[in-house]
Amino acid sequence: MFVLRQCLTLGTKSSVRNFAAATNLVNVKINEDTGVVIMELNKPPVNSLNYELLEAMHRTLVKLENERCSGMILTSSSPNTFSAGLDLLEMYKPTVDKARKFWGMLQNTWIKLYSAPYPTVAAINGHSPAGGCLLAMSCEYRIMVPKKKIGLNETQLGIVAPQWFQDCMKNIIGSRQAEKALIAGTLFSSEEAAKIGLIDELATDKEDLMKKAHDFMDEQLGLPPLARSTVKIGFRKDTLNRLINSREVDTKYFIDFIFQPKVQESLEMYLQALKKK
Ligand SMILES: CC/C=C\C/C=C\C/C=C\C/C=C/C(=O)SCCNC(=O)CCNC(=O)[C@H](O)C(C)(C)COP(=O)(O)OP(=O)(O)OC[C@H]1O[C@@H](n2cnc3c(N)ncnc32)[C@H](O)[C@@H]1OP(=O)(O)O
Repeated sequence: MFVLRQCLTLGTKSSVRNFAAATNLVNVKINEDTGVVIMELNKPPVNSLNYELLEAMHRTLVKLENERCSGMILTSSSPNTFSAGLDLLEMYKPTVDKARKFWGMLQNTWIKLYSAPYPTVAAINGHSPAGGCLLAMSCEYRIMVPKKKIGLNETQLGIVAPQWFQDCMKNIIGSRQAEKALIAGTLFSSEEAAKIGLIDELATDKEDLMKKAHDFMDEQLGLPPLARSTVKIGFRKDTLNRLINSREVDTKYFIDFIFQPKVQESLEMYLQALKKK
Protein backbone atom coordinates (compact mmCIF):
# COMPACT_ATOMS: atom_id res chain seq x y z
CA MET A 1 0.00 0.00 0.00
CA PHE A 2 1.24 3.48 -0.81
CA VAL A 3 1.30 6.11 1.88
CA LEU A 4 1.75 9.73 0.87
CA ARG A 5 4.22 11.58 3.02
CA GLN A 6 5.73 14.93 2.39
CA CYS A 7 9.47 15.40 2.56
CA LEU A 8 10.21 12.68 3.99
CA THR A 9 10.05 10.20 6.71
CA LEU A 10 10.37 6.49 7.01
CA GLY A 11 9.87 7.04 10.73
CA THR A 12 7.07 7.83 13.15
CA LYS A 13 3.84 9.73 12.56
CA SER A 14 5.04 12.75 14.53
CA SER A 15 8.13 13.12 12.33
CA VAL A 16 5.80 12.99 9.30
CA ARG A 17 4.13 16.09 10.60
CA ASN A 18 7.43 17.87 11.23
CA PHE A 19 8.68 17.27 7.73
CA ALA A 20 5.37 18.19 6.16
CA ALA A 21 5.43 21.49 8.00
CA ALA A 22 8.90 22.26 6.68
CA THR A 23 8.11 22.12 2.95
CA ASN A 24 5.77 20.74 0.34
CA LEU A 25 8.21 21.24 -2.55
CA VAL A 26 8.87 17.51 -2.74
CA ASN A 27 6.22 14.85 -2.27
CA VAL A 28 7.45 11.48 -1.20
CA LYS A 29 5.47 8.26 -1.45
CA ILE A 30 6.83 5.12 0.11
CA ASN A 31 5.77 1.64 -0.77
CA GLU A 32 5.96 0.15 2.67
CA ASP A 33 6.18 -3.41 1.34
CA THR A 34 9.14 -2.86 -0.99
CA GLY A 35 10.77 0.27 0.45
CA VAL A 36 10.66 1.90 -3.01
CA VAL A 37 10.15 5.64 -2.85
CA ILE A 38 8.59 7.95 -5.42
CA MET A 39 10.05 11.42 -5.12
CA GLU A 40 7.84 13.91 -6.93
CA LEU A 41 9.10 17.43 -7.56
CA ASN A 42 6.28 19.78 -6.65
CA LYS A 43 7.19 23.38 -7.38
CA PRO A 44 4.60 24.68 -9.86
CA PRO A 45 4.50 25.61 -12.59
CA VAL A 46 7.72 24.06 -13.97
CA ASN A 47 9.88 22.80 -11.07
CA SER A 48 12.61 25.34 -11.64
CA LEU A 49 15.44 24.37 -9.32
CA ASN A 50 15.86 27.17 -6.81
CA TYR A 51 17.72 26.90 -3.51
CA GLU A 52 14.63 25.82 -1.59
CA LEU A 53 13.69 23.01 -3.98
CA LEU A 54 17.28 21.75 -4.11
CA GLU A 55 17.49 21.88 -0.33
CA ALA A 56 14.27 19.86 -0.03
CA MET A 57 15.61 17.31 -2.50
CA HIS A 58 18.93 17.11 -0.73
CA ARG A 59 17.32 16.63 2.67
CA THR A 60 15.16 13.87 1.21
CA LEU A 61 18.11 12.12 -0.42
CA VAL A 62 20.09 12.19 2.83
CA LYS A 63 17.14 10.69 4.63
CA LEU A 64 16.64 8.02 1.98
CA GLU A 65 20.25 6.94 2.27
CA ASN A 66 20.24 6.93 6.08
CA GLU A 67 17.01 4.97 6.20
CA ARG A 68 18.31 2.52 3.59
CA CYS A 69 15.49 2.95 1.10
CA SER A 70 15.52 0.18 -1.50
CA GLY A 71 15.02 2.33 -4.61
CA MET A 72 13.83 5.73 -5.80
CA ILE A 73 11.74 6.88 -8.76
CA LEU A 74 12.14 10.58 -9.53
CA THR A 75 9.25 12.34 -11.26
CA SER A 76 7.24 15.55 -11.09
CA SER A 77 3.73 16.68 -10.28
CA SER A 78 3.64 19.09 -13.23
CA PRO A 79 1.49 17.95 -16.19
CA ASN A 80 3.95 19.24 -18.81
CA THR A 81 7.40 19.56 -17.29
CA PHE A 82 9.74 17.27 -15.39
CA SER A 83 11.97 20.23 -14.48
CA ALA A 84 12.74 23.49 -16.29
CA GLY A 85 16.30 23.29 -14.96
CA LEU A 86 18.00 25.76 -12.71
CA ASP A 87 15.86 28.64 -11.61
CA LEU A 88 17.13 31.48 -13.78
CA LEU A 89 16.23 33.96 -11.05
CA GLU A 90 18.94 32.41 -8.87
CA MET A 91 21.50 33.47 -11.49
CA TYR A 92 20.04 36.81 -12.50
CA LYS A 93 21.52 39.65 -10.43
CA PRO A 94 22.06 37.65 -7.24
CA THR A 95 24.42 38.66 -4.45
CA VAL A 96 27.68 36.72 -4.38
CA ASP A 97 26.63 35.06 -1.12
CA LYS A 98 23.29 33.97 -2.51
CA ALA A 99 24.86 32.60 -5.71
CA ARG A 100 27.50 30.73 -3.70
CA LYS A 101 24.91 29.19 -1.40
CA PHE A 102 22.74 28.19 -4.35
CA TRP A 103 25.62 26.57 -6.22
CA GLY A 104 26.78 24.71 -3.12
CA MET A 105 23.32 23.23 -2.68
CA LEU A 106 23.18 22.19 -6.34
CA GLN A 107 26.53 20.43 -5.93
CA ASN A 108 25.35 18.73 -2.70
CA THR A 109 22.16 17.52 -4.31
CA TRP A 110 23.87 16.20 -7.41
CA ILE A 111 26.56 14.37 -5.42
CA LYS A 112 23.89 12.64 -3.30
CA LEU A 113 21.75 11.70 -6.28
CA TYR A 114 24.58 10.57 -8.53
CA SER A 115 26.15 8.44 -5.80
CA ALA A 116 22.92 6.99 -4.36
CA PRO A 117 23.63 3.34 -3.53
CA TYR A 118 20.04 2.28 -4.23
CA PRO A 119 18.60 2.04 -7.79
CA THR A 120 17.31 5.31 -9.21
CA VAL A 121 14.96 5.85 -12.16
CA ALA A 122 13.91 9.12 -13.76
CA ALA A 123 10.27 8.94 -14.83
CA ILE A 124 10.42 11.95 -17.12
CA ASN A 125 6.84 13.10 -17.47
CA GLY A 126 7.56 16.30 -19.41
CA HIS A 127 10.17 18.74 -20.66
CA SER A 128 13.57 18.37 -19.11
CA PRO A 129 16.01 21.05 -20.26
CA ALA A 130 19.43 21.85 -18.77
CA GLY A 131 19.41 21.24 -14.99
CA GLY A 132 16.28 19.10 -15.50
CA CYS A 133 18.28 16.94 -17.89
CA LEU A 134 21.08 16.79 -15.29
CA LEU A 135 18.66 15.35 -12.72
CA ALA A 136 17.42 12.77 -15.21
CA MET A 137 20.96 11.86 -16.28
CA SER A 138 21.99 11.39 -12.67
CA CYS A 139 19.52 8.55 -12.25
CA GLU A 140 20.50 5.08 -13.47
CA TYR A 141 17.67 4.67 -15.93
CA ARG A 142 15.49 7.11 -17.85
CA ILE A 143 11.97 6.63 -19.21
CA MET A 144 10.16 9.49 -20.92
CA VAL A 145 6.71 10.36 -22.22
CA PRO A 146 6.49 11.21 -25.96
CA LYS A 147 6.80 14.58 -27.67
CA LYS A 148 8.68 16.47 -24.95
CA LYS A 149 12.16 17.99 -24.98
CA ILE A 150 15.31 17.03 -23.14
CA GLY A 151 18.94 18.12 -23.35
CA LEU A 152 21.65 20.46 -22.15
CA ASN A 153 20.61 23.65 -23.96
CA GLU A 154 22.82 26.05 -21.97
CA THR A 155 24.81 27.26 -25.00
CA GLN A 156 21.60 28.56 -26.52
CA LEU A 157 21.11 30.75 -23.45
CA GLY A 158 24.63 32.17 -23.65
CA ILE A 159 25.76 30.16 -20.63
CA VAL A 160 27.86 27.02 -20.37
CA ALA A 161 26.95 23.62 -18.98
CA PRO A 162 29.46 23.00 -16.16
CA GLN A 163 32.01 20.21 -16.57
CA TRP A 164 30.10 17.76 -14.38
CA PHE A 165 26.88 18.28 -16.39
CA GLN A 166 28.94 17.56 -19.50
CA ASP A 167 30.57 14.50 -17.93
CA CYS A 168 27.16 13.02 -17.11
CA MET A 169 26.07 13.38 -20.71
CA LYS A 170 29.32 11.96 -22.04
CA ASN A 171 28.95 8.93 -19.76
CA ILE A 172 25.53 8.21 -21.25
CA ILE A 173 25.74 9.01 -24.97
CA GLY A 174 29.50 9.01 -25.57
CA SER A 175 31.99 11.75 -26.19
CA ARG A 176 31.25 12.51 -29.85
CA GLN A 177 27.47 12.77 -29.53
CA ALA A 178 27.85 14.76 -26.29
CA GLU A 179 30.29 17.22 -27.84
CA LYS A 180 27.92 17.91 -30.74
CA ALA A 181 24.89 18.24 -28.46
CA LEU A 182 26.68 20.49 -25.94
CA ILE A 183 28.17 22.86 -28.51
CA ALA A 184 24.81 23.29 -30.21
CA GLY A 185 22.81 23.25 -26.96
CA THR A 186 20.52 20.68 -28.55
CA LEU A 187 17.13 19.97 -27.07
CA PHE A 188 16.16 16.51 -28.30
CA SER A 189 12.61 15.31 -28.70
CA SER A 190 11.80 12.28 -26.54
CA GLU A 191 11.97 10.16 -29.69
CA GLU A 192 15.39 11.51 -30.72
CA ALA A 193 16.66 11.10 -27.17
CA ALA A 194 15.63 7.43 -27.26
CA LYS A 195 17.49 6.95 -30.55
CA ILE A 196 20.80 8.28 -29.21
CA GLY A 197 20.44 6.56 -25.83
CA LEU A 198 19.95 9.71 -23.77
CA ILE A 199 16.82 8.03 -22.51
CA ASP A 200 16.44 4.27 -22.18
CA GLU A 201 12.75 3.79 -22.91
CA LEU A 202 9.76 5.68 -24.25
CA ALA A 203 6.42 5.43 -22.48
CA THR A 204 3.04 6.12 -24.03
CA ASP A 205 1.71 8.27 -21.17
CA LYS A 206 2.20 8.96 -17.46
CA GLU A 207 0.55 5.72 -16.39
CA ASP A 208 2.75 3.67 -18.70
CA LEU A 209 5.74 5.72 -17.52
CA MET A 210 5.19 4.77 -13.89
CA LYS A 211 4.51 1.15 -14.78
CA LYS A 212 7.77 0.94 -16.70
CA ALA A 213 9.64 2.66 -13.86
CA HIS A 214 8.29 0.06 -11.41
CA ASP A 215 9.21 -2.76 -13.79
CA PHE A 216 12.80 -1.50 -13.91
CA MET A 217 12.83 -1.17 -10.14
CA ASP A 218 11.53 -4.73 -9.68
CA GLU A 219 14.39 -6.04 -11.83
CA GLN A 220 16.93 -4.13 -9.76
CA LEU A 221 15.46 -5.29 -6.47
CA GLY A 222 16.13 -8.85 -7.61
CA LEU A 223 19.90 -8.19 -7.64
CA PRO A 224 22.23 -8.47 -4.64
CA PRO A 225 22.27 -4.84 -3.42
CA LEU A 226 25.91 -4.62 -2.34
CA ALA A 227 27.24 -6.03 -5.61
CA ARG A 228 24.86 -3.77 -7.54
CA SER A 229 25.86 -0.58 -5.76
CA THR A 230 29.57 -1.43 -5.84
CA VAL A 231 29.48 -1.71 -9.63
CA LYS A 232 27.44 1.50 -9.91
CA ILE A 233 29.84 3.52 -7.78
CA GLY A 234 32.80 2.02 -9.63
CA PHE A 235 31.39 3.43 -12.87
CA ARG A 236 30.56 6.82 -11.36
CA LYS A 237 33.48 7.51 -9.03
CA ASP A 238 35.73 9.36 -11.50
CA THR A 239 32.92 11.73 -12.46
CA LEU A 240 31.99 12.24 -8.81
CA ASN A 241 35.56 12.77 -7.65
CA ARG A 242 36.20 15.27 -10.40
CA LEU A 243 33.64 17.56 -8.79
CA ILE A 244 34.24 16.56 -5.16
CA ASN A 245 37.93 17.42 -5.50
CA SER A 246 37.28 20.78 -7.12
CA ARG A 247 34.11 22.13 -5.56
CA GLU A 248 35.63 25.48 -4.67
CA VAL A 249 37.11 25.97 -8.15
CA ASP A 250 33.80 24.96 -9.71
CA THR A 251 31.96 27.48 -7.53
CA LYS A 252 34.44 30.20 -8.45
CA TYR A 253 33.92 29.43 -12.18
CA PHE A 254 30.19 29.71 -11.68
CA ILE A 255 30.37 32.99 -9.79
CA ASP A 256 32.92 34.56 -12.17
CA PHE A 257 30.90 33.40 -15.16
CA ILE A 258 27.45 34.57 -14.15
CA PHE A 259 28.63 37.97 -12.94
CA GLN A 260 29.94 38.86 -16.40
CA PRO A 261 27.77 41.69 -17.83
CA LYS A 262 27.27 39.78 -21.11
CA VAL A 263 25.97 36.74 -19.27
CA GLN A 264 23.60 38.89 -17.22
CA GLU A 265 22.37 40.47 -20.45
CA SER A 266 21.71 37.05 -21.98
CA LEU A 267 19.85 35.93 -18.87
CA GLU A 268 17.75 39.08 -18.86
CA MET A 269 16.79 38.65 -22.51
CA TYR A 270 15.98 34.98 -22.00
CA LEU A 271 13.83 35.70 -18.95
CA GLN A 272 11.95 38.39 -20.87
CA ALA A 273 11.39 36.02 -23.79
CA LEU A 274 10.01 33.37 -21.42
CA LYS A 275 7.62 35.88 -19.85
CA LYS A 276 6.40 37.08 -23.26
CA LYS A 277 5.59 33.59 -24.52
C1 LIG B 1 33.03 27.89 -17.29
C2 LIG B 1 31.60 27.72 -16.94
C3 LIG B 1 31.40 27.48 -15.52
C4 LIG B 1 30.24 27.50 -14.96
C5 LIG B 1 28.98 27.66 -15.72
C6 LIG B 1 28.31 28.88 -15.38
C7 LIG B 1 27.05 29.11 -15.57
C8 LIG B 1 26.11 28.11 -16.04
C9 LIG B 1 25.42 27.55 -14.89
C10 LIG B 1 24.54 26.62 -14.89
C11 LIG B 1 23.98 25.93 -16.04
C12 LIG B 1 22.54 26.20 -16.18
C13 LIG B 1 21.63 25.27 -16.13
C14 LIG B 1 20.18 25.53 -16.24
O1 LIG B 1 19.41 24.70 -15.90
S1 LIG B 1 19.64 27.05 -16.83
C15 LIG B 1 17.89 26.88 -17.04
C16 LIG B 1 17.59 26.43 -18.43
N1 LIG B 1 16.18 26.20 -18.59
C17 LIG B 1 15.54 26.44 -19.72
O2 LIG B 1 16.09 26.88 -20.69
C18 LIG B 1 14.07 26.17 -19.72
C19 LIG B 1 13.27 27.42 -19.76
N2 LIG B 1 11.84 27.10 -19.71
C20 LIG B 1 11.15 26.61 -20.77
O3 LIG B 1 11.66 26.38 -21.84
C21 LIG B 1 9.68 26.37 -20.55
O4 LIG B 1 9.29 27.05 -19.39
C22 LIG B 1 9.30 24.86 -20.40
C23 LIG B 1 9.43 24.18 -21.77
C24 LIG B 1 10.14 24.15 -19.36
C25 LIG B 1 7.81 24.77 -19.95
O5 LIG B 1 7.00 25.52 -20.86
P1 LIG B 1 5.55 26.00 -20.43
O6 LIG B 1 4.94 26.64 -21.63
O7 LIG B 1 4.80 24.91 -19.79
O8 LIG B 1 5.78 27.07 -19.26
P2 LIG B 1 6.24 28.59 -19.42
O9 LIG B 1 5.04 29.44 -19.68
O10 LIG B 1 7.38 28.70 -20.34
O11 LIG B 1 6.81 28.89 -17.96
C26 LIG B 1 5.95 29.08 -16.84
C27 LIG B 1 6.59 30.10 -15.91
O12 LIG B 1 7.81 29.55 -15.42
C28 LIG B 1 8.90 30.47 -15.71
N3 LIG B 1 10.11 29.67 -15.97
C29 LIG B 1 10.29 28.72 -16.89
N4 LIG B 1 11.50 28.18 -16.81
C30 LIG B 1 12.13 28.81 -15.80
C31 LIG B 1 13.43 28.70 -15.23
N5 LIG B 1 14.34 27.80 -15.65
N6 LIG B 1 13.74 29.52 -14.22
C32 LIG B 1 12.85 30.43 -13.75
N7 LIG B 1 11.61 30.56 -14.25
C33 LIG B 1 11.25 29.77 -15.26
C34 LIG B 1 8.42 31.23 -16.94
O13 LIG B 1 9.09 32.43 -17.05
C35 LIG B 1 6.96 31.40 -16.63
O14 LIG B 1 6.84 32.43 -15.66
P3 LIG B 1 5.56 33.39 -15.62
O15 LIG B 1 5.45 34.04 -16.97
O16 LIG B 1 5.85 34.35 -14.52
O17 LIG B 1 4.41 32.47 -15.31
